[in-house]
Amino acid sequence: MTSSTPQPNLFNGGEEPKDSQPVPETSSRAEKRQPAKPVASNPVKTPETPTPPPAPDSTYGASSIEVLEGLEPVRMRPGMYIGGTDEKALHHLFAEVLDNAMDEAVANHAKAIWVELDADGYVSVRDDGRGIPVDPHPKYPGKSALEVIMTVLHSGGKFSGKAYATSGGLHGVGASVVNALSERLEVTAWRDGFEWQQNFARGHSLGPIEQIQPSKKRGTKMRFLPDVEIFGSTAHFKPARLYRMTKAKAYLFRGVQIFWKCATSQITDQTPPEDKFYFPNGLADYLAERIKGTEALTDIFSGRVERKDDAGAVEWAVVWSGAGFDDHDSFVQSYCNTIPTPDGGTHEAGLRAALTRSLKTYAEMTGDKRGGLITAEDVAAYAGIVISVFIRNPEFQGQTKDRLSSSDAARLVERALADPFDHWLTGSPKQAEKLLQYIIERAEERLKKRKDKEVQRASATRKLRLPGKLADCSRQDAIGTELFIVEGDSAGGSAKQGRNRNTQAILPLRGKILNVASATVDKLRQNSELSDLGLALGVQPGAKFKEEDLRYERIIIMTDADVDGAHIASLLITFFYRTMPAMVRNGNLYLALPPLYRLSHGKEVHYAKDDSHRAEILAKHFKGKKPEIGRFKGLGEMMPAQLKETTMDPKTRTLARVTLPHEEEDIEDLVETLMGRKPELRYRYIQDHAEFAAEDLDV
Ligand SMILES: Nc1ncnc2c1ncn2[C@@H]1O[C@H](COP(=O)(O)OP(=O)(O)OP(=O)(O)O)[C@@H](O)[C@H]1O
Ligand SMILES: [Mg+2]
Ligand SMILES: [Mg+2]
Repeated sequence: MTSSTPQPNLFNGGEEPKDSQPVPETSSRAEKRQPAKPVASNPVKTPETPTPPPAPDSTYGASSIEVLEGLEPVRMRPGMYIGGTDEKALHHLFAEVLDNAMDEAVANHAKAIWVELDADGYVSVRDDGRGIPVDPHPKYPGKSALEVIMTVLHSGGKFSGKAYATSGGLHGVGASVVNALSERLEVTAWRDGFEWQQNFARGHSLGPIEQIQPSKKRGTKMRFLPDVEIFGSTAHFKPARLYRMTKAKAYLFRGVQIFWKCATSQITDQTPPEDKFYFPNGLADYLAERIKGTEALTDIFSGRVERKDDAGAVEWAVVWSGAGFDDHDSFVQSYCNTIPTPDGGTHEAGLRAALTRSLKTYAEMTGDKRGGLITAEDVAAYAGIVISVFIRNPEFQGQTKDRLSSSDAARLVERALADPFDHWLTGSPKQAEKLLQYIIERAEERLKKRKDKEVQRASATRKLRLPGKLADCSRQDAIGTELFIVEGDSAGGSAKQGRNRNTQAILPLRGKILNVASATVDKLRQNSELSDLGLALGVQPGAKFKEEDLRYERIIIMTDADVDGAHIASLLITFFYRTMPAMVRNGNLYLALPPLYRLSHGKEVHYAKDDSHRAEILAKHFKGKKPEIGRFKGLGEMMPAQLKETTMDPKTRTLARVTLPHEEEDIEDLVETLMGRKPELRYRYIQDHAEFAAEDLDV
């Protein structure tokens, strides 16, 4: 079962693209439009000859601006009127003619329509309506209204709403477009006591309208053969497709009977040669047939409401299925004035709003508080919906009438459905309860899914987002960059000021981090300082650690040169060893070696990292002098410039690379030593190794 929505709209008369093949444009037409020009003066360009700037084209002037006359634009650009020249477009010609007959039926002037596909490929549509007017048109002397309708774009009787109240026809182009794109088209009108006839070829009349014979009949018949120059020589009407389109129309207007007839020589499949479509229950009939064989959760909720005051009507049929419809969870088919609207619109929105409101009210009434969760999406997500509206002056989006945008359609539908649906629910409480519970469950599922997604998204962005306290370096590339993990916020502040912004990042750690040697993995994760650390490094701990994820080339632990600082450093080393030993083994981890003493005399300044170093400096640089000796209590005490010079600047600092003992068994010992009870021991260990490791340092 896949999710709902766009599916081939079976009801719009076989508009599925699957059986439509592109029809090649005939060569004769293409050649006529663009005669091959002699090319002698225009030699073939070679790569060596640079293209000269185009010469001003003296032939492009007012005379190049064409105004297409009559129906010429239709033949020139059929795509604008019928959406292309493929099989779908070809069948659209039939839809236009059938729409006109339907409009006559919906206006209550026609009771029956006859559709026929003949052996010679002509299709005809006849209705018993008023008949196309044949009297001379006041604006076009010498031409009948019929001829104007067939040969002039934007001519029609559906603009004012006087002759037709709620028609699918809107633009006054349909019949003339069909005429323009037909090799031959014959119109017969029965009215005013006579049968009238006029014939056309490619949009041009083959003679004036003729009065054929007296007749008591009423109505119109159009018989036509699509033009091979437009659609290609292999294009032809498909009986099955015409059959589907015809039947679909019959469901949409219960007052009409449609008779289908097809020459047996045209039929290559199961399409019946003769049939009669009449559906007194309209859309309910359609939906019943559509869901035959599928397991429905409810009965069909259907109805029809006609507006008395204003012309307009709404008809609908809705059913819910927990098992889905074929391979869809839901479907919606909507129509306005019998025109399919595959892209939906205001009528669909109005229906969903009405159903949702009633269901919520019902939930309230029965004391189910979870009704508040229901949205229109939940209601429609497992429903099969057919809705058809008839309104005056419908507004469609675009030329193709694929989406209804009239806002009054939403109100009309919502109002029309409210009471009937309330009654339907209260009329059979058992069914209503079943439906309500089903939809509430879907709503809860939807909420849970959304929550899961949010959690996923949150953790995904957390991975990308760096901890707030991190002052990152600006260089994107890891190469040449360093992350200083600094003890305490105040030292962090000095480090931020003393750093090289481009390559050095600072992450202050507050307080003592967890004693990781004994911590469980869960506890490690919970420690926010440590998880910040992982985020800053860009790597994941454990098996997911990847060297290439490391965001910095060097990770430098910078703690106070005292016992506490040594403890924190040892905790961090242990943490890195436990969670990402590869980083330690690869030599990415360093210790900064901040000085303990500052020795100065006049302008001469030296820094000593411990007592023996101090003695060394005294002997070497201050012989016979009495220098001022200051002892740093912590990194935070240093001026940013001092911190930079002594500890951070690659030109003047000393770093100790953290290395692992060569024997892997010793590692546990190392950790034990680092974490041992006596702080002095740990401190010495680090100092010793710092001494040792300081040899392969950068300078
Ligand atoms: N079967 C018919 N019976 C009576 N009048 C018709 C019939 N077919 C067409 N007409 C008249 O011809 C006019 C022009 O039809 P056409 O299909 O060109 O335009 P339309 O239906 O008004 O609008 P659209 O271009 O949207 O189809 C119609 O408005 C109607 O007055
Ligand atoms: Mg029309
Ligand atoms: Mg017209």
